[in-house]
Amino acid sequence: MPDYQTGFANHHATEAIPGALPIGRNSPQHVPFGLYAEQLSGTAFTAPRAENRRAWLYRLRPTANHPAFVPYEGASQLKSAPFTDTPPSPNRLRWDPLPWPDAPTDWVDGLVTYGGNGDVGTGTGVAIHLYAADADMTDRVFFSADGEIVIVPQEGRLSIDTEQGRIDIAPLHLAVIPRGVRFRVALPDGRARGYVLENYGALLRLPDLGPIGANGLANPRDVETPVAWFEDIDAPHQVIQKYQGGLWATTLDHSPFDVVAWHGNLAPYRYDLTCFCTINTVSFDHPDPSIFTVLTSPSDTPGTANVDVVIFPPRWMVAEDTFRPPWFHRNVMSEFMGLIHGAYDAKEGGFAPGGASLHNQMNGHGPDRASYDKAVAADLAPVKITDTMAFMFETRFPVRPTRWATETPTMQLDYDGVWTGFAKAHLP
Ligand SMILES: O=C(O)Cc1cc(O)ccc1O
Ligand SMILES: [Fe+2]
Repeated sequence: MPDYQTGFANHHATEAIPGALPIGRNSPQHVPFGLYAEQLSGTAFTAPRAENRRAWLYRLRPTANHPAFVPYEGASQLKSAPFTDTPPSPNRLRWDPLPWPDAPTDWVDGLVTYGGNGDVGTGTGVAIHLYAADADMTDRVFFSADGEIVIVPQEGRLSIDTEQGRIDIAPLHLAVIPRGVRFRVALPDGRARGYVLENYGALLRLPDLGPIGANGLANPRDVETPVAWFEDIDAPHQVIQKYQGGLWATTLDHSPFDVVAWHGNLAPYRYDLTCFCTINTVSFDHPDPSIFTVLTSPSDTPGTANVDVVIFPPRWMVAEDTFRPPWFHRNVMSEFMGLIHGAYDAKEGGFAPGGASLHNQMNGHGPDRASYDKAVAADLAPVKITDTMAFMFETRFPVRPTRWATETPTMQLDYDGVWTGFAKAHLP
C-alpha cells in the first residue's frame, strides 16, 4: 500500500532512503550517495510565487542520459489538438462505452482520443481521451510533454507508478500526473476503463471559494501525494513521450523510476471524489454546475476556465418550487461529460457508465424528455440522489471531435431523439 502526504500543492519533502535528500540547498556540490539533482519546472521560473510549481528530484542517473527518441508506432488513436481531420460538429454527440480490446492492450496503447480544443503548440485547450485496457504496462513508461494528465477511472483499479511515487486509484478517485512526469499503469483487476483529460493550459488547482468561505468542495487535506519511491533495475525500459502531438520512444538501460528523494510542490496526486463537500441550494433553483468544481485550469480571461473538472456526486435535493434536474441550457463554454457510476439526473436512458456526451458551444441541451416529465411531476420532498457520479470537463473553446469519434459505431446516431416529443406550451 503506497503512503501519501496530504494537501494541495504543498511543499513536500520526502526520501525513500534516509539521508538522500540534501539539506539546506537544492543542488549541493556533492549530493548524498552521488545522486543527481534535477529540477522539474511546471511553471516559468518567474511565475508569481503563488503560481510557481517545481520539484527537485534526486536520482540514480540524470534524465538527460538517454538515446535519441524515434517515432513510436503504437497508441494509434492517441491524438492532439488542433483536430482538423473532421469538421467541428455543432451536433450533440453521445457515445456508448468503449468495447474491450480484441488483443492484449496496455493503458497507453488503449487510449483513444475523442476530441479537444486549443493547440498543443501554444499550450491552450485540452484533449479528451478514453481508455480500455487489459494488460499491464511492463518495462515501459509514458509521459506527456504536451499537458497535465487527469485520469478518471470508471471500471477497474489502476496502480500508477510515477517518478515521484506510487498511486493506487479505483473508480470514484481521480489522479493527476504533471506534464513530463513519467508513469506506468498496472491493472490489478486485469482490465480497466476510464477517461483522461490532457490539460495543455495552466496547471489545475482547487477553485477559489468566494462567498462559500474557507472550506468546502474539494478540501486540500483530502488531496494525496505519494511519498518518494524508487526501483533500482538495470534492464531495458521503453520511454514513450507525447510531444507536440507526436509519439516518440526511446529505450533506457535502466528503470526511469530511480528518484530516491524529492522535494517541491509539483508532483502527482490523487483525490477521492467521495470526499467532495458538496454545496448546493437550500432554498430554490438549481445553481450553475460550477458549484461542483473539483479542479480548475484558469485561462488569461478571469473566470473563464481553460477547463474545469466538475463532478455530480450523490447529494440531497431539497429545492422548493424548483425544476430540480439540470435545466435546458445553451452555453458559451463546451461540455464533455462521462458517467463513472449509476445514473445521471438529466438522462433517464442512454447515458451509460463508461459512455460519454459532448454538448458544444451554444447548442441546446438539458434533460431528456423522460427526465423532464419525471421532474415536473415530482413531489418536492427532500430526496437524496444516490448511486450516481457523473463528471464534466467544461472548457472555454468548442471541443472538436476526432474523426474516430464521429465514425465509431459506439456513437449514438439517434441522440437528438432524446429531446423530441415535448408538448408545446399552452398560452392562455
Ligand atoms: O447536463 C449537462 O449538460 C450539464 C449541466 C449540469 C447542470 O447542473 C446544469 C446545466 C448543465 O448543462
Ligand atoms: Fe450545460
